Amino acid sequence: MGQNDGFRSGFISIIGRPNVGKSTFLNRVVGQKIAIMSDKPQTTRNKVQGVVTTGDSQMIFIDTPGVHKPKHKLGDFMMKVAKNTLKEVDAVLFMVNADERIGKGDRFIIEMLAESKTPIILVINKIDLVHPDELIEIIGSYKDLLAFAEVVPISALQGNNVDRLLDVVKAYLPEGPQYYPADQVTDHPERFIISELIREKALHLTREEIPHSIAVVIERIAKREGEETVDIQATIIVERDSQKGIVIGKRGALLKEIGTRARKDIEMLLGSKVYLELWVKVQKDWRNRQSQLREYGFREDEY
Ligand SMILES: Nc1nc2c(ncn2[C@@H]2O[C@H](COP(=O)(O)OP(=O)(O)OP(=O)(O)O)[C@@H](O)[C@H]2O)c(=O)[nH]1
Repeated sequence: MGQNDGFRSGFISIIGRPNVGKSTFLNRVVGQKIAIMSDKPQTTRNKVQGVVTTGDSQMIFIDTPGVHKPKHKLGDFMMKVAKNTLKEVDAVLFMVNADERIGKGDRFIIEMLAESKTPIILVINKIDLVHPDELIEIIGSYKDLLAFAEVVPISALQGNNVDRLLDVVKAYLPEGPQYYPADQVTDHPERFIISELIREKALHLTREEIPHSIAVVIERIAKREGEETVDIQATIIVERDSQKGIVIGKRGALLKEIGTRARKDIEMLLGSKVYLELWVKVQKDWRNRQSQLREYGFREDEY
């Protein structure tokens, strides 16, 4: 996960009333690799909704719990969570619908945003539904309520000005590391469990001939567009050529069996069809190379 000087990264909160187009926007910027598992419990405090990685930046879009439900029973607590989130992110996208008048929900959010020091970018979505003259009026009416750092009109559905919005967001991010691999579009707490399931099958089927010198790297998890199938690619790392032979087995029979068994368990875990591709790679002495541990999915916070 190398990066050059000048790489920018950070967290961005997207806030807006229901139906303003938050999901449409995220799906567009994240590409066809739509975030999976988004309704399952997450290990992170704030749900990562999408990660956009470009050549020189990484934008991590997160949910802000609390702001959508002002009348929630846990109102005060949720407000506190929301306010803390706003403090911690690098920028906030406040998304509104160009085709609707400023409503109670918007005012509630604006009041909360007014107390925040984080740059607030007003995103006026659905501009395809209004005349350009109207748009100027709409922008004015929001500007009267809050001093936004930027105002960017877009059509998330048609894609107009979405690239410009990403450029604007990028400008507000600090220099920082690439937190997620470039192909990872959503935080996936199941990633670790999936690798353990594959490892378990490999160890079991090789009758523990290669007990400790094996690791499993999940290269890619992606949900197929418009389908329930999840594609997973993983590499089994062994230390010696002889071990590679054992894991693969005669004409690949053992690797195939590992894949079949692991797939069944992963399908249960994810509740969807899984297409699992497995590779085997020799990496001598990988266990001794501390610097590579992170790449292999060993994260301090998991142990
Ligand atoms: N015309 C038009 N419709 C849009 C645009 N963006 C989103 N929509 C539509 O608005 C509706 C709501 O969009 P969503 O993306 O589901 O909105 P959301 O903010 O994620 O909604 P919640 O999940 O309820 O918070 C959908 O029917 C979208 O197709 C846009 O730019 N133009």
